[in-house]
Amino acid sequence: MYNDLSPLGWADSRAAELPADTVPARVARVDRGAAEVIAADGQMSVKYSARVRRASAADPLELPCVGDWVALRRLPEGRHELDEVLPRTTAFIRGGVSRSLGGGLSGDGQGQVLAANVDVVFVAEPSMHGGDFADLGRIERLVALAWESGATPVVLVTKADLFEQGLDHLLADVRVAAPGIDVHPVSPLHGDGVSLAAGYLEGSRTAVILGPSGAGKSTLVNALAGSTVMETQQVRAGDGRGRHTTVHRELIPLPGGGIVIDTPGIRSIGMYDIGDGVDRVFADIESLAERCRFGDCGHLSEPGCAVLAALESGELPERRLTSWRKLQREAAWMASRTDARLRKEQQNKWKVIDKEMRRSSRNRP
Ligand SMILES: Nc1nc2c(ncn2[C@@H]2O[C@H](COP(=O)(O)OP(=O)(O)OP(=O)(O)O)[C@@H](O)[C@H]2O)c(=O)[nH]1
Ligand SMILES: [Zn+2]
Repeated sequence: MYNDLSPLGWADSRAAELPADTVPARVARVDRGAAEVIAADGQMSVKYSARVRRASAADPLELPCVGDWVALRRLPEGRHELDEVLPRTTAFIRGGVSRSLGGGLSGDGQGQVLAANVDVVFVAEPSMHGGDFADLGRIERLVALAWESGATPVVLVTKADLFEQGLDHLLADVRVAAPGIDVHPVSPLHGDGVSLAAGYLEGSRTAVILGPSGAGKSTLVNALAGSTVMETQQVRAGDGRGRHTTVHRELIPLPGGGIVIDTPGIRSIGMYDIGDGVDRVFADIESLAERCRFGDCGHLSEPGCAVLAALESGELPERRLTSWRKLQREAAWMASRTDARLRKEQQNKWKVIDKEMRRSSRNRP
């Protein structure tokens, strides 16, 4: 029971966003056409109102997603329906592109919000991973993604205990890859750094954890939750018939305060619309580029190129320049896919209108 929703991140100032005769709830999980929500009087499964169904048919980004604050309307039979999705403060959006099974890229046409109202993104990168050191390029990509969502990234170098010496050097390199962002070594298995991570959730803030398989994400979530809160839950279905269903809840309120969202969707993200995020992660290169002699400098062999000069002097690591180029290419490709999709949607719209116009002119006497 949550008689007070503030531990879930509800701010009373939001009450003004609620339509008349509705109560707030937070989406813990979505499941084709219905959502598990946590309201003041407990967790329940609710269907979408006609308004939500119409809005999301027109724009899939309007579909409720985990982390959303929603307005519940009480129906005559005592059930509730999800009447409206309240404005999101931040959103993780999957673009119209996904990684196909073959590892290539395929456009699947539609954007999708994977999680909303996230305040903090923990980018978890193991200090050692299968014999390799921390992958700085992956950190840059995930930090770009985090910025793009609107949340604040924090880099956690996990499994820090695997280093006996030299951790400081590794952390220094990570700090170059993630300028202006907090970087902390943690060892969730041994409880080291867990309370530090929890500190970012003070004030009932919401976090997600991004990172490769084996980074220790689950271990960290469990350590934060103090064991089994995240597994399956016995829940009474919203129809009040006392039926119990086991659901996997993806929004995990922590006993010590704060909320963690752990969803397969977020975990498996490959590509996103990361243009602005990339600019932010590589702010150092962007500001170097402003000093190049030519405004359209490609930083390849142009005279007066400040980027190449920084590379030459050792100020800019070559790896970082390569990583920047790669992520910029991806972002540009992603943007062109999105443009292509928008054009296609526009064309389809016109086709429909055209058809309707022809039909109505045919029906005219
Ligand atoms: N040495 C060390 N090992 C750890 C630490 N944290 C987690 N591990 C181990 O790393 C392995 C992977 O941990 P998980 O928490 O399952 O990693 P994950 O990121 O959730 O992985 P996926 O669920 O596959 O995405 C487990 O064997 C953990 O025991 C740590 O702080 N130090
Ligand atoms: Zn240049």
